[in-house]
Amino acid sequence: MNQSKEQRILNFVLQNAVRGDPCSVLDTIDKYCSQKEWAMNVGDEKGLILDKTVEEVNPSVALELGTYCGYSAVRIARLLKAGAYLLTVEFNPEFAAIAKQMIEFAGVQDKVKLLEGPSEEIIPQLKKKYEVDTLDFVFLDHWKDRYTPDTILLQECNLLRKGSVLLADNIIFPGAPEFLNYIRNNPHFQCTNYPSHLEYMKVGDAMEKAVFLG
Ligand SMILES: O=C(NCCCOCn1ccc2cnccc21)c1cc(-c2ccc(F)cc2)cc(O)c1O
Ligand SMILES: [Mg+2]
Repeated sequence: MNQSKEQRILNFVLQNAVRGDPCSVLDTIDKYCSQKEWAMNVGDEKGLILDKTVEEVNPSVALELGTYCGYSAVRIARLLKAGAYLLTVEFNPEFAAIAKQMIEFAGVQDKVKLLEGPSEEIIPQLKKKYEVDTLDFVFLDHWKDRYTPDTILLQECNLLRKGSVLLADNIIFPGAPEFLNYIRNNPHFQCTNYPSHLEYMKVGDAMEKAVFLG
């Protein structure tokens, strides 16, 4: 049975990156996806915005919605301090299986917990089942029409605290207009826009940072 694109990306990493070296895994994925097959990783350009935000927040507990092949999970986990961890949610079992191998090859598996299922089911389980108190950082990179309902759900589940930082990918392309309207007109969030480009393309995109004010 012929391989999926995601399997081809993983194989290219397994054959060309350095095991246990997260940066080499990221560079290898970026090389493959810019030269051979486009894929929806956050990529190197928006990845720098993600890096700067994670370094600024220095989260103890981080949540990612939308694991895909594990690129941004590796990107985030490599920056986490000792004892800090990332919960990453993926609902597609094939993608989750690829991401698990990618995260392990990069050597960041001790900092990453991969949760399989829809965000609307998993978010309400974070406190009791996954022993989360509050989230310091949330990376939104899943279905763009879930950004708003899941941001509301995070608040309803008391998972945000004063200063919790949300960072949303794809504000321009594919776009999350309803989320932008919600978050920019919400007095409980302080927003910042970071113009960039769609991963591996010359198409405009942006990320939006939203700090929860409590
Ligand atoms: O669609 C995108 N991402 C989302 C994947 C599904 O996520 C589903 N999903 C993952 C966890 C999860 C948990 N609960 C529910 C759904 C959940 C996405 C798409 C593009 C893109 C850009 C140009 C194009 F021509 C075509 C596509 C770029 C991106 O950077 C993206 O992030
Ligand atoms: Mg994205």
